[in-house]
Amino acid sequence: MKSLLQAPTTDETNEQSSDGLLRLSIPQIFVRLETDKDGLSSKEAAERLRLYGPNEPVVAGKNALAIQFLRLFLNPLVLILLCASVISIVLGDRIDAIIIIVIVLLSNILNFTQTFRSQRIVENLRAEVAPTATVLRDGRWQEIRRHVLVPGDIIQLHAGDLVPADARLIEAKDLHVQQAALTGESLPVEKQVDGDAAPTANLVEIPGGIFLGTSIVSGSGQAIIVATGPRTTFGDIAAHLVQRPPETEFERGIRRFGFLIMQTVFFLVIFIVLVGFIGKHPPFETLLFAIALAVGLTPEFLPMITTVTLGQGAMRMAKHKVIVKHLEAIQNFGSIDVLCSDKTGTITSGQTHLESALGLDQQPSPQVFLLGYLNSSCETGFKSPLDEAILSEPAPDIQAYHKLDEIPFDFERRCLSVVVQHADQALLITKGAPESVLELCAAYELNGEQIVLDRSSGQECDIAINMYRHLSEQGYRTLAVAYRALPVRSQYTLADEQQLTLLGFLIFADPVKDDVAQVLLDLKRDGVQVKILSGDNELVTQHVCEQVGLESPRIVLGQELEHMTDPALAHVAEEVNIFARVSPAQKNRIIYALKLNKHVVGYMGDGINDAPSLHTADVGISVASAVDIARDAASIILLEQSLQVLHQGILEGRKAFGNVIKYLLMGTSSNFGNMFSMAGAYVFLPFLPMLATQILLNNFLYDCAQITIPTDNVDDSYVKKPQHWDIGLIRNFMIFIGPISSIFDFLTFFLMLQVFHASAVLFHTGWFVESLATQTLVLFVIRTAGNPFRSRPSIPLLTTTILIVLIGLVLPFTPLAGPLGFTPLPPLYFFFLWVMVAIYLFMVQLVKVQLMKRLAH
Ligand SMILES: Nc1ncnc2c1ncn2[C@@H]1O[C@H](COP(=O)(O)OP(=O)(O)OP(=O)(O)O)[C@@H](O)[C@H]1O
Ligand SMILES: [Mg+2]
Repeated sequence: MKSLLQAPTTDETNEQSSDGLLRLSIPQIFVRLETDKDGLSSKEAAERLRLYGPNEPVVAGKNALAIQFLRLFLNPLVLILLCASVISIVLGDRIDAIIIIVIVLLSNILNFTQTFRSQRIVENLRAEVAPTATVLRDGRWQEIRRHVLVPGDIIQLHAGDLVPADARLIEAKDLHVQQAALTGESLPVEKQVDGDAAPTANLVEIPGGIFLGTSIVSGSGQAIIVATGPRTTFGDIAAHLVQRPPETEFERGIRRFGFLIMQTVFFLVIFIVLVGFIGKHPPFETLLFAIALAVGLTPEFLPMITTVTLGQGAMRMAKHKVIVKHLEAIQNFGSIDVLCSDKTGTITSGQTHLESALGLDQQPSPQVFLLGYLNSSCETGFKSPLDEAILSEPAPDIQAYHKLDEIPFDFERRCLSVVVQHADQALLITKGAPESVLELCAAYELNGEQIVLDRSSGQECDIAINMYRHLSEQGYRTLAVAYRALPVRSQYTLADEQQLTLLGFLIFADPVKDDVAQVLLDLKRDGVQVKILSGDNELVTQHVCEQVGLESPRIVLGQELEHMTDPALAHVAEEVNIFARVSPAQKNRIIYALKLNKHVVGYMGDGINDAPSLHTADVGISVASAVDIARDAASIILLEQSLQVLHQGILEGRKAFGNVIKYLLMGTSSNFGNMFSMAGAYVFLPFLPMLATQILLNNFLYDCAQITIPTDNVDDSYVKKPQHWDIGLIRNFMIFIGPISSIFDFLTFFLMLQVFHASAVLFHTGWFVESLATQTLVLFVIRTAGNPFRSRPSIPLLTTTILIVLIGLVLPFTPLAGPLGFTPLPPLYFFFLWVMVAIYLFMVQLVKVQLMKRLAH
C-alpha cells in the first residue's frame, strides 16, 4: 500500500465507482494517518479541496447565475411575447418588436439584479453564523469553516457538535451519536474506535463510522474524514435535512394568490381572443393585445419584491444583531404571537457562578467542592454553564485522582457520574438535579458520619430536601453531589449509579438580566405572549419569573405532562406560562400543542436539549454561542443573547411583512382594475383601447414605481400586532377597490370620445397617462390603513412614484412619442386628469377605511 503523503490524483489512488463518483477508500486514509500525526498541511488541504471540491451536499454549478437569469425568460407569457416580436420583425414591423424586446429585457434585468443582490446579502449574513469544525492542520487545532474540510482531515468532536462529513473514529470517549435522521433509530448509539475492522470495510458496517447529518449527544472523540460533500454516505438525506423548512403560511398564501391570478389571466386571454374573433379584429393584433394584458395582470415582480423586501428586512435586523438564516423565516418572525424560551441565558444572564459548596450541616464543605470539581473536570460531554462555573473556581489538588470512566449527562436522568481512582479504590461521583440524585441515594453524610436511609419504609432524606427547597426558593440553582465506593474496573455502567451517599450541594447564582422585565412588558404590549419552558426546578423558575414580572396562574411540571393527553395539554399550554422540570421531548410537545391551537410559535434556546423544539417551532431562535445542533436547527440567530434584540427583530419582521402585502394589494386593486377596464373597452371600441406595446410599457413603468416598496415606512399601528396572512383582505381589495379604478377609466374613455372627439392615437395617449397616474399614485392611499396625510412614505418610494408619473406625463411630448404611438395632449385634458385623480384617490380612501373597519371587527 502506498502512502498518501501526496495529494491523491484521480488516476492513481481513487477508484471511479459505478455511480461515476470519486471515492477515496479507507485503507489509503489509514496509511496516511499512520505516517503523519500533524494532520494535513494547509498546502495539501488546498490541493485536496481543489480535487474533491467543497464539503457541501450539492455543489452549485458554475453557470448557476446564467441559468437563474435565463429562467426568467421561461415564463410562457414572456416566451409568447418574444415569439410575437420575431413574427413582427418578419412582418416588417420592426419598431414594435424592438420596443417589446427592450421592455422584456429591461424588466428581467431589473428583476434579476434586485433578486441577486438580496440573495447575496442573505448568503453573507448566513456565512457569519455558519458552523465550523475543529480541525488538526499544520500540527495545530483550528476552527475552520466546514465547507473547506477535505478527506484526510483530522477533526475533534464534542457533545453538541454536528458531524461535518463522513469520518472514521480514531479516538472516542463515551461518544454517543444521534443518527435518527439517517437510520430512524431515535436513541443515541455509542460509537467506538475499531482499529481492527477490516481496512476495506464499508463505513456503514463498522462501529467507528460517523456520518454527515448526525450529531454528537455526549462524549467526545477524534476522527479522520473519509468522504466529504456529495460523496458522503447519506449526503442526499443530509442535504434534504439542511434544506429549508416546509412551506410557511405566507408562502402558501402567495402561491395560491399566484394561482388565482393565473386563472384570471387564462380566462381573460380566451375572452379577448373570442371578442376579437367575433368582432373581426385583425388576429395578430388581438393576440398581442391579449398577451400584453396578461403580462400586465401578472405580478411578475412579486417574487423579486418579496425577496428584496425580506432581504432589506434581514439587513435591518442584522443592524440589531439578529441574523436571519432563511429569508422565509422573517414573515413568520413577524407573526409570532407566542414566544417560548428556556430560562438560562435568556431571562437570566447565563453567567452562572458558584456561590458555595455546602455540606448537609449547611456549612461550606471543601469535600463537596472537591467531588464537584472532579466530576466537572473529568466529564467529556457538553460543558454546561454549571460546569463552567465550577471549573472557573481555583482548582483543588486533584493529582491523586485519575479518571476511570464516566456515565454521561442526559436530560431525562438530569445527572452525570464520573468514576475516579484514588489509591487502590474507585470512587463514583454523581452530580445532578437534587430530585434525581436523591432518588439514587441510600445514605447521607452528616458531620463526617454516614446515616443510612431506610428506603423500604419510604424514609426520605428530609434534611436534604428542606435544604435544597429553601435554597431554590431564594432563586439559587442547586446541584446535589453524591458518591459511592466501588472496586476498580475498566468500565462502569448506569447500573452502578445507585446506592449512593449524599454529601452536599453546590449552590449557584444566575442573576436575572437587567432589561428583561421591560422587554417582557413591551412584548406583551405588541401582542407576543412569553412562556418559559425550563428544565430547572419549579422553585427556582418561579423565583426568576417573579423577579421579571412574568405571571402564570400556576406552574406545570414535567411529571404532570407525562400523564396528560394531547387535548388536555393544548388547553393547559394555552393558559399556563411557566413550565418547570420539562424534558426536551416535553418542551417539544408543548410547542406542538401551541401550534395546534393556531399560534405562530417562536422558540428560543441554546442547548442540546433545545434542538427538537427549535425544529418544531414556526421560528427557531438561537444565539451565536449556542451549541452547533441548536444553531443549526434555528432559523434566526441572535448575536447577543438579549430579549431586547429579539423584540426589535420581531418588529422588523412585521415591517417586511407589511411591505410585501402592500405590493399585493396594489396588484390586486389598481392594476387589476386597469387591466379589466381595458378588456371591457375592447368590446365597445372599434380600435384597440391601447396598443400592446403601450400596455407593456405602462406595466413596466408601474412596476418600476414599486421597486422601492421594500424601503417604505410601515405604520406604527401595523407593527404593534402580530401579522398574519389575510386572504380576505386581498380579496376584498380586489372586489371593492379594483372597480373604482374602472369607473375612472371609463370616465376617461367617455371624455376622450365625447369631449375631445379623440382619434385612436389621442385616445391611447389619454388613457395611457390617466391609467399610469391613477394606478401609481394610489399607492399613497393603499400603503397605510389610516389617513395618507398622516403616514409618511419613504423618500425613495416618494421619488420613484412621482418620477414615474412625470415620465408618463412628459412622454407624449418627446421624440419617443412617435414610435410609441403617442401624440401631445390638449391642455384641457390635464385639468380633467387632476380632478379625476383627486376624486379617485379620495374614493379609494373612503372605501379602504370602510374595509379596514369591517376587518377590525
Ligand atoms: N453539567 C451538569 N451536571 C449535572 N447536572 C446538570 C448539569 N447540567 C444540567 N444539570 C441538571 O439538569 C437540569 C436541566 O438542565 P438545564 O438547566 O440545562 O435545562 P434547561 O431546560 O436548558 O433549563 P434552563 O431553562 O435553565 O436553561 C438542571 O436544572 C440541573 O439540575
Ligand atoms: Mg438551557
